[in-house]
Amino acid sequence: MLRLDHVSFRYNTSPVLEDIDLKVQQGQHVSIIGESGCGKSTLLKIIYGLLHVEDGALFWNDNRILGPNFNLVPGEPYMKYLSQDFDLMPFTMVEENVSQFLSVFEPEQLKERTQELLEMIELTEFAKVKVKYLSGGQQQRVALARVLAQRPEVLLLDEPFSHIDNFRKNSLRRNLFGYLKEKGVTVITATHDHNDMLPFADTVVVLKNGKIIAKDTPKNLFEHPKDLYIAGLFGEANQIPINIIKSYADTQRRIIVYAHEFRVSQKSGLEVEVKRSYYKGGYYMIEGVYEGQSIFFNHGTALEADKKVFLNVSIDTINQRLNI
Ligand SMILES: Nc1ncnc2c1ncn2[C@@H]1O[C@H](COP(=O)(O)OP(=O)(O)OP(=O)(O)O)[C@@H](O)[C@H]1O
Repeated sequence: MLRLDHVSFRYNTSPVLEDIDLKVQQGQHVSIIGESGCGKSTLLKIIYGLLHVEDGALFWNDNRILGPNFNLVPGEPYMKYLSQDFDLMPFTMVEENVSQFLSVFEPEQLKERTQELLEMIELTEFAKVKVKYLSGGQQQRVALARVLAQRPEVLLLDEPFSHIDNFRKNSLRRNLFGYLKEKGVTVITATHDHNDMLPFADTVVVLKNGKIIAKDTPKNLFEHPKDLYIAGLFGEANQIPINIIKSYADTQRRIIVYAHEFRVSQKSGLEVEVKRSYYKGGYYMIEGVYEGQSIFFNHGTALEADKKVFLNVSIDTINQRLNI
């Protein structure tokens, strides 16, 4: 198990991470999410042992992770960290970059394993190409295979698909996270993209201004976001009092409603004035206004600007949000 006990960190005067407590069981996949600058990369660097921590302590099983002030070569041997710089050998072929860390004493196994990793990153046909001729996204895939070749027990991934096009991203996510689960690797991924974690993570940790503000399964977090910051990590969301959606409700309690949860109604509900329609592929996201507040909702067709429409939310959604 990986354990962080009350870890705080600052680069200079202002704290970047504050009182981080985290336990990750072996084989678990944890996603760290949060807005840009909230401390995700810093947290991964601390776990890997690249940054010295003065407050708090980190452990892998019973061993303390000591950091750069104690280790001549930074980084723990059982962990691998895939940073946003790929650290490849540009003048050598893709297959050599991947096989560099495999045992040369077992040539058959070396070939087979290199092949397996190249298939996973879908770069088999580029095996003999020098890395410097690859695109940024292809290089990121090679970097992934290179860290996997080292058979880490713990893998730290910082925005692992940031350079990869959408066409590849989905199959790569499935291949990679399926492979890591099968091998029992403990994974911590820092990401902005909910598609990296909703289908794959066991636990999601939400960071805001260097503090953990939520920790839950992806499904619970999505269905019961406790504030707009959390809901906003999953998509366009609104926060509105229940009694303006359901006129008979006698509570001003505010709930989060995602744009896809509104239904346009002709007769009753929250009356909004349409401002703009944005085509999203298969549907439109509409920006409307209610008493000066922007409300975002999805609709099958574009709506005329200045038109008044009513929005409804199902009672099931309201109950789900109340049940936080
Ligand atoms: N080497 C450094 N020296 C000083 N401040 C730093 C350094 N690296 C990061 N910071 C600051 O620490 C804070 C957290 O940065 P970090 O890179 O961990 O955020 P992040 O959540 O990973 O952001 P992003 O999603 O944009 O990559 C930011 O305010 C950043 O400016």
